[in-house]
Amino acid sequence: MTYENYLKKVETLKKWAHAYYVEDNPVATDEEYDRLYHEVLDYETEHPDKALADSPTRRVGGVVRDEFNKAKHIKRMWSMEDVFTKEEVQEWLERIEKNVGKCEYFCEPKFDGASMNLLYDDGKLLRAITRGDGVIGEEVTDNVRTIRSVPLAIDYKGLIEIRGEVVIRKDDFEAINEERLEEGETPFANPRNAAAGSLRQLDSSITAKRRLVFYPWGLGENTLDQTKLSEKMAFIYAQGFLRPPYHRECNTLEEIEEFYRFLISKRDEIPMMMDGMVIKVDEVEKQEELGYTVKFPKWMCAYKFPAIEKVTQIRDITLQVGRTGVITPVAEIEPVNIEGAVVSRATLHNFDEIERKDIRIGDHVIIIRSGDVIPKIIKVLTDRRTGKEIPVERPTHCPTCGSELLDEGALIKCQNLECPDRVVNSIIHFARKSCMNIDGLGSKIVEQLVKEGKIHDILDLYSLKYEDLSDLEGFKEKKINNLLNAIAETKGAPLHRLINAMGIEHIGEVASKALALEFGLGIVDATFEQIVAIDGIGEEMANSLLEFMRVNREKVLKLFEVVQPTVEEKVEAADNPFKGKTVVLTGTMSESRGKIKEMLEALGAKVSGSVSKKTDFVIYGEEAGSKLTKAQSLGVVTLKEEEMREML
Ligand SMILES: NC(=O)c1ccc[n+]([C@@H]2O[C@H](COP(=O)([O-])OP(=O)(O)OC[C@H]3O[C@@H](n4cnc5c(N)ncnc54)[C@H](O)[C@@H]3O)[C@@H](O)[C@H]2O)c1
Ligand SMILES: [Zn+2]
Repeated sequence: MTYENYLKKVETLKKWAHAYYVEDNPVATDEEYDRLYHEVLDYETEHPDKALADSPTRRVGGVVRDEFNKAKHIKRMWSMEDVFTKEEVQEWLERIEKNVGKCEYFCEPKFDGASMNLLYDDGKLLRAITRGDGVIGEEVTDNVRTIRSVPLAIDYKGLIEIRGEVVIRKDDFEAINEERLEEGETPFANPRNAAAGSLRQLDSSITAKRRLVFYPWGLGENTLDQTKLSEKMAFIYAQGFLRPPYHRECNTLEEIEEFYRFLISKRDEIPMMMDGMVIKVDEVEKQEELGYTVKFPKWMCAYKFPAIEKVTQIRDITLQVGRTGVITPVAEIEPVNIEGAVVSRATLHNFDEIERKDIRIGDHVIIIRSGDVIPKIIKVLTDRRTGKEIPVERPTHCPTCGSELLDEGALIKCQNLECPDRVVNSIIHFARKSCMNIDGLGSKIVEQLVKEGKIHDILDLYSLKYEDLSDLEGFKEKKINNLLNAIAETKGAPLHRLINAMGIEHIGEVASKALALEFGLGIVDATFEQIVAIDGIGEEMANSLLEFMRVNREKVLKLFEVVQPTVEEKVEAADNPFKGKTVVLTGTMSESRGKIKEMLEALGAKVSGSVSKKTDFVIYGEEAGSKLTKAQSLGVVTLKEEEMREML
């Protein structure tokens, strides 16, 4: 790298750091920042004489904004060295142990939030200060007072600086962004920026609404006499602070690596955003011996997780027609590898979203993919535009059948019932496991059957014969017989499955059950008043059902005739504590959850898959995860499986 190149890179790094630390509005991904940072650092290591004194590698975080009062930390706050691979951890450990001998390491999650210093004296919270440049930060005491997990008073009476991370839960972050979009504000790029932005509010009632959470991870000024950091932290938790969900004492590289893998496996489940694991030398004396660089302590490091956010470019925006006719725009992106999976498309939900976010073809965007969640575009990097980007227009005609589209604002629909995409997708839905469960009728085969003109709608499945299939490519005797048998086996299926399988907009599994019980085969003639009278069914669902029956009445009656669904009897459950209650099951139980679900439904309970404020009980078994944590944070009653059984 030339010196000019180095200077340029430092400039970019500074620009990115300013956007991130000061504006809470990053214009690059962490991965890009880290890469550039290490390039700059490598140059500086090779040419120490040429390194700029104000290079981002030599200073902590951001600057202090003028809107806030400045306040000095008693003890300095630091940044942290980062390592990315097991080899780098090994080198780090070797460096440590060469200096101070064998160590114990205290490992815990690295939550991605805003760094905070809380000063207590005589048992009272005096001041809360952001990290700022490490020496001076912004005083945000009024805002921090609104955080419920920050005790305003503690038992310990000495002067003490308690440091930790102010974070925002991932689901709260999503909710805030929804609201911001509705109000025409720019959404936060990630939970870290949302937490930092929420702390830097001049009006603390805004901070109060954001439901921030504080997790302590260390100390500044203090006179505690425990000799290990882990013991000091145990003392801090006992003062009424939150304890992070996991931490572990490790002695070897292997133990560190194992805990690292474990935390990665919990990444989706833990409600807070984690971007790595922190490794700290546990003995305070050894920490002091190791000391500090200009920027970070030599006794701790962040073992970063693989990035889940990447920068990519939108090549095109294509349209998909779903089974209900709704047109979904899809971003076709330059393929990127995220946690081992190649991502080349991201759904854009609808055109309002494209317009709100001003997404254009050719744009650079930040995309996130975490666990099984569908990849999502979280930010358009408008400062990388060249002027060649092309805005997307709302479609007026169906890309598949060419018929005119109905534009309802958020939703744009193809109304042609015979539109090939609608037909294919509704048959795929019909065959799904949770619907009629037709083995061997996957999306490829449905497409083939429709394309070859073998079927035109769901009913046609039931008149398929051996001869119809024998001339198709890839269909041998066994495959044909298996498929025909699987179709035949759906006859006599419970009515609620058949209703669910018809794919009526807004009517899912739970509603289908309620409708089947209430109306039986009379569902075709149900009236608006009768439908909305059912608990849990609203006007939107009722209208959707009525519209579906208006258009498809004859087909539905024929389907009933062919399938002969089993109509469940409506039996009133005897009185019991779960009757009429909404229940969520989680964790490993003594029997399969399906069995327990059936039992509870027979008792008149509604068993739902996700926890909300409306949930009455969360019943949990072994190794319960995020649903249990969520219930606890929402104040929903939680019961062990045994407790539930005792109540019966
Ligand atoms: N996207 C961008 O444009 C951009 C710009 C600047 C910085 N960044 C990102 O910020 C990071 C560098 O920032 P930094 O120097 O503030 O370091 P850092 O945020 O990676 O690490 C230091 C901070 O970690 C926090 N932390 C969380 N859990 C902790 C624990 N258990 N123990 C101790 N500390 C804990 C503390 O607040 C501490 O201040 C990089 O990862 C970089 O990717 C991104
Ligand atoms: Zn169409």
